[in-house]
Amino acid sequence: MSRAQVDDVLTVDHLVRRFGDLVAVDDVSFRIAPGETYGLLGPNGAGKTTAISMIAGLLRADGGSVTVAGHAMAPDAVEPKRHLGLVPQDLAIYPELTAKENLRFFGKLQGLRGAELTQRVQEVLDLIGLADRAKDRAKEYSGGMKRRLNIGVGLLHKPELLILDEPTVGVDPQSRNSILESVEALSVEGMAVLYTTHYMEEAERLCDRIGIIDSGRLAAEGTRDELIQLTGGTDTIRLGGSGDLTAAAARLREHPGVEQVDADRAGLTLTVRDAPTLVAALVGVATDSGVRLADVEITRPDLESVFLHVTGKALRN
Ligand SMILES: Nc1ncnc2c1ncn2[C@@H]1O[C@H](COP(=O)(O)OP(=O)(O)OP(=O)(O)O)[C@@H](O)[C@H]1O
Repeated sequence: MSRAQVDDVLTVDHLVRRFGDLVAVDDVSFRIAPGETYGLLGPNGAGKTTAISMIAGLLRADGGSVTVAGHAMAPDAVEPKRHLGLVPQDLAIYPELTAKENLRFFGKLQGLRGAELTQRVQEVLDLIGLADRAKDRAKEYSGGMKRRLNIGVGLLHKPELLILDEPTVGVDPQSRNSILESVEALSVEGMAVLYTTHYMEEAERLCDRIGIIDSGRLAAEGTRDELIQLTGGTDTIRLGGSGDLTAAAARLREHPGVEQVDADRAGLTLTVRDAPTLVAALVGVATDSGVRLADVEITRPDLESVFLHVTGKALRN
């Protein structure tokens, strides 16, 4: 065991949920350490919302267990829920109220009063970047600002773990970026975050570790680099062109770092270690061998390639 279990903010152990014959969450286990941002990356219907509904104690599990800050989670449990905040996919804010009024209202519901409430509302406004718009009504906000306010509501009671369910779905690119910046600010604050998404770019940018989920199962887990290694960690260089491609292929195969060279009518496809370091030399070998190059393209594995590798399916479908 690589990490001390007692320190984990969240422990998910062999979690199962069925809907009739469908196993929506199928034996899922993972842990989140304090301050860590963990991403659950998977397509629509993979089981992300079902999993976090059980983690947050909104849905009963058919098997397995969830422990939040050392407390066993269940729908009727109170203590573990004090330690987590859940930001649902759908907005849960009052459009007629300002950001400040929304936060004060939800803060009171959570038992905050007086100076403590005022201070926490201000801290949250700063954290979600809405301090200068705090007195405008939520209905006047952009999509991204509404989402950030939605996140703020989940932060009021200073949870050790914040769960965000696909917070950027349906927002424009600029709003998306402002939401991602708010999430980045949370980890700077030392909060642990569980982030579900079907966008690999978001998982890459935000998450210390990523769990790849498909059809209810956690197919792989690790840091981005660890996951990339699962694909073999090789890059592809495409040298498009004409000339004596067979002779060039033979010489390129001898070059250090080159694992495979395939020639076709329109050029060469090379499987290599560390393409950015090798590409200039390989272009040199190809041209020296008489190849007239038309284009050069490097492809490096990303989480999309990892998803394909571990599930046999494309992430974007
Ligand atoms: N209450 C329910 N009754 C029956 N089936 C359900 C229920 N909730 C979810 N499912 C099914 O469980 C599977 C997982 O759904 P879930 O919403 O957890 O996926 P997801 O990864 O969150 O995807 P999305 O991003 O679309 O919400 C899907 O096949 C879904 O149809």
